[in-house]
Amino acid sequence: MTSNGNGSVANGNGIVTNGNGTATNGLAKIQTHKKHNGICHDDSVPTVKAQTIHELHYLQKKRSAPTTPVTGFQTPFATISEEDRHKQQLQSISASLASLTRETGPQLVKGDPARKSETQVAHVHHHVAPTIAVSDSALKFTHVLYNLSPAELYEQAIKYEKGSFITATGALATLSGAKTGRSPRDKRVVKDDLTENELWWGNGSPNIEMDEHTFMVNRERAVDYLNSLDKVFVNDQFLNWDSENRIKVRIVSARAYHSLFMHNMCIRPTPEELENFGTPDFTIYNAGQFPCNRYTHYMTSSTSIDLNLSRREMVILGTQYAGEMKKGLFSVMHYLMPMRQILSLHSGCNMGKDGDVALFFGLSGTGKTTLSTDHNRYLIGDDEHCWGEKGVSNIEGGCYAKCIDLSREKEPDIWNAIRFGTVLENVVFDEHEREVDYSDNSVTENTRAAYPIEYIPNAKLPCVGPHPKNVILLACDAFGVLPPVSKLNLAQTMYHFISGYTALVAGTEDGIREPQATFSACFGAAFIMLHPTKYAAMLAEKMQKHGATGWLVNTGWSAGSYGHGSRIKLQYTRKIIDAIHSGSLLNTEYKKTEIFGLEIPTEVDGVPSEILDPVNTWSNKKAYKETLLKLAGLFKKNFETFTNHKIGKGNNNLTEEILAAGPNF
Ligand SMILES: Nc1ncnc2c1ncn2[C@@H]1O[C@H](COP(=O)(O)OP(=O)(O)O)[C@@H](O)[C@H]1O
Ligand SMILES: C=C(OP(=O)(O)O)C(=O)O
Ligand SMILES: [Ca+2]
Ligand SMILES: [Mn+2]
Repeated sequence: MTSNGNGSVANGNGIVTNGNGTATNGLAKIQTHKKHNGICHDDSVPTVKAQTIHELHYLQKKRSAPTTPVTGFQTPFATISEEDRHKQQLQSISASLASLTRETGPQLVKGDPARKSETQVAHVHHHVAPTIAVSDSALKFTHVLYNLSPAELYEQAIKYEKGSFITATGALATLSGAKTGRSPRDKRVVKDDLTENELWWGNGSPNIEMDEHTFMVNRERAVDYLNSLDKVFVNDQFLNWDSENRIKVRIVSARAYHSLFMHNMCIRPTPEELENFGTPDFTIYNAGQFPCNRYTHYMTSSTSIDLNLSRREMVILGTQYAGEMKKGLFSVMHYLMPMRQILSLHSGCNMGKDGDVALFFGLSGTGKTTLSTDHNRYLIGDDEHCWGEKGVSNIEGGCYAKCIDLSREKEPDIWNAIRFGTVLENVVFDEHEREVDYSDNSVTENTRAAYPIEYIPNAKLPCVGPHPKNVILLACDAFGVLPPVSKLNLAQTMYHFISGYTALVAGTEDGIREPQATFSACFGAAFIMLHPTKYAAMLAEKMQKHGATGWLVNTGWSAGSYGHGSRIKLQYTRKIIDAIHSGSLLNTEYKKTEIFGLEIPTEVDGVPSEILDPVNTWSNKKAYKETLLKLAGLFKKNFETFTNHKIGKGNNNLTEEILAAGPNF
């Protein structure tokens, strides 16, 4: 029990007593009788059971959820074992935050430093052994805000983080700082005995090496920064809805924004699961406000995102963009899952009423989130999945939708998900009404909303499904030469999966700009850890085994390249996707395109037939042919790096078939 300073104590119900049950304030309450005096109506209500404003505030909050910080007030049901459990929890967090170079670290306290009376008093030292060299950092307290609720995180953000506001629909608007997107060039992966021969290194690989020692330097920098703060946020959560392959993750961060983002994006533990959480399988140290030191070996900027698979840790310095955490963990899954013969996929995923599952692969901005969020189907997930022996499972517990030009009419489910609990990054809103202007890109083109998946009304919970029937490869072709939809054979599916093509336009400046072709192996080269052919072989094997059909869908330009033509209407793309799901697109007439050799349907319900073959939509046929050849050349050049890699095991001719499935000219 905690003394309130004047000899009285608060019991579990929040009533202050003097220890023998009678009120500390001895004055008897004046009883009045309710009677109508005919003049005005009596609107009196029973008086509040508090005698001071302090007590009133205390009454306001019911002591409950284990997900909120433990208060100093003992509940009548508190047991020794629960106390022990909390001690263990604190010890585990303490171990996470321990400096590896000093004997003692800061003393950890649970709870909000701003509410002194509510912080748990028991501190845990990092090491029990007494030391001579005690540093100043060992003398201070670091408060741990452990798995706070969205409401608590809102309060923390609004009180302490500049740029945090509640929007008109209740979302938490935040700013991610100088970085409004990921920094793939600043990603580093520790090359050690474990990873040297296992991972994909060198040309085309996203894994830029660093050594173990440099990792430790950056880790210490992050840990010291976090420990220097008055408080840190700790999230203990899960990845992967396939319960047999679930990964426990801990995220230590300095901002409520980061904590709420991960609360939404990872799988949220139940109170029981949290109580039995134990030691995490992987830990992120997000010290994003603090830069890395450029004098450190391997550092080429002030930003560093460092992955150490042996230590099962990730360190973030110099970027506050929250997507780094989500995609950093995705990289970890791209290593862990294939070791278990499970394929990790950068794809959206949904399921029809009859249980037909579709995967949506594609690079950023091609439509994974938009097209997997379909009012007529169950949403399994919008971005990261696993395909294992039993079927598919979402890795995450939330979605991360782009908001630029978001409209209620075109994307009602995403629009409605932007409400209390949702993190809205870098959007612009009216300063008074707090209505968001989704067309405003003053902060960035990459405005985002992160919300728990259950904010989408037809989310499939748990987020798992049977083996996919359709594998849809999305490309936003700003050259405007790829057909809106093509049916692919297995070799073509593999060719386009390994190529991972999209062409977008930066689009923030006026005037026509050349579309930029991007090839990103497996539609996610930034996140894969092994050679692309390893994932491709697994995909081929699974598609074959389960009889899935591959499709290439261009969600980009039609009737000319960017600047001449226009983006294919979302309404048409949705009709195309509907026809794939329903199976009607399998039973239609096809013709083969020149150069790319793609099978294109002559008719799709609800889509003007003339747009199905892009040549029809270009008025300048010569320009069309030139652009088509140009793109084909880019595909060919990109694929050169893969030509001497065998795909799959044993004696198969898949490799040759895949090579032949590219453009011919
Ligand atoms: N025909 C179309 N198909 C899909 N998306 C489209 C289309 N036309 C415009 N868009 C817009 O393109 C963006 C696709 O982004 P998103 O679904 O977030 O992609 P991803 O999840 O693959 O990064 C959305 O803003 C969507 O409104
Ligand atoms: C969060 C991301 O996913 P996407 O753009 O594919 O939605 C990202 O690539 O940074
Ligand atoms: Ca992406
Ligand atoms: Mn997305």
